[in-house]
Amino acid sequence: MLAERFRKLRGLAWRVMDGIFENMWDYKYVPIEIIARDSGVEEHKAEKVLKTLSNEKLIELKQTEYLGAAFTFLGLSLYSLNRFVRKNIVTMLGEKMGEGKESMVYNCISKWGEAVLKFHKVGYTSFKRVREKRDYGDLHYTVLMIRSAKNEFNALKKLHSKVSVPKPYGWEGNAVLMELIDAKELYKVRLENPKEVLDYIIEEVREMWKLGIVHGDLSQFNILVNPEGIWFIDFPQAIDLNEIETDEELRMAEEILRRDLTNLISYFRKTYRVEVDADRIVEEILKS
Ligand SMILES: Nc1ncnc2c1ncn2[C@@H]1O[C@H](COP(=O)(O)OP(=O)(O)OP(=O)(O)O)[C@@H](O)[C@H]1O
Ligand SMILES: [Mg+2]
Ligand SMILES: [Mg+2]
Repeated sequence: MLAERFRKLRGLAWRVMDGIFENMWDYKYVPIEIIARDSGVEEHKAEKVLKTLSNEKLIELKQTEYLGAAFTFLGLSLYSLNRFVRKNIVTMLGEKMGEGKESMVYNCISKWGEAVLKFHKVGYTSFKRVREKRDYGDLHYTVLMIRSAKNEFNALKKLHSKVSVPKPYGWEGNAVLMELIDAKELYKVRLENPKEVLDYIIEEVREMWKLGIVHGDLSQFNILVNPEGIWFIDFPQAIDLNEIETDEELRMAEEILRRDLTNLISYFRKTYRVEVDADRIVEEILKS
């Protein structure tokens, strides 16, 4: 579906979308005048293109004192894909691997071979962002999707040489390109060595903490397993301890670490009757 929609779009449409992309941090709905100026497309032509894109649900038009445009999730995803394509980083889009509330995940062919393209649908806000008050209210929701993608990409970059996560290849708009892991979610497999796996997971979480990252949504759904190993995925909500400025923020990060570990340990208890003292482990990690 995405590939088909992608093929229909022409140069003029991409240029007009460039005009929206470049200005979406400054305007919730980017005025046509600005889109025309920055894309080098005459205003009446830009307006025609925008109307077509709006009919195709790729952008949202809004008439206030001026006519303005913003992306939809679909429009931003196609646009982000195009940024990868025109840099020759992604050469072919493959099958949809999944779509949920938070993301749409595709298989693709990239410069590095087969890979995964994850389009972010949801916006998370980091501590730092909460501090930047300007953010709230006057940003379009698609800007927050871009931030989620950036946050995931940054977390993967910080972790990938030391922790078992997919290698991050690139970030464009709301899309993150990463290594394809041929493995199943933890909840779908029956482990033969659950205690060993849990111990390994705990050591990896400790390593993440040392590298300054708290996953924030750790569960049997966000861990991939195959006979060769274990991988952690899904980092848009990850917390970067380097962005923390106050004691209260640090306490919140610690609570999130505690929640992550408690969730996972209770999954292993219920599924495999593996008993581990979650509180003790959290305290140990906090000290390391
Ligand atoms: N690098 C990868 N390699 C292989 N499969 C992946 C990879 N990244 C994501 N997936 C697959 O896509 C699914 C969704 O990815 P992810 O957990 O990152 O997104 P999500 O935001 O949780 O989406 P959802 O809306 O389903 O919660 C994963 O459960 C997994 O099956
Ligand atoms: Mg997930
Ligand atoms: Mg998720």
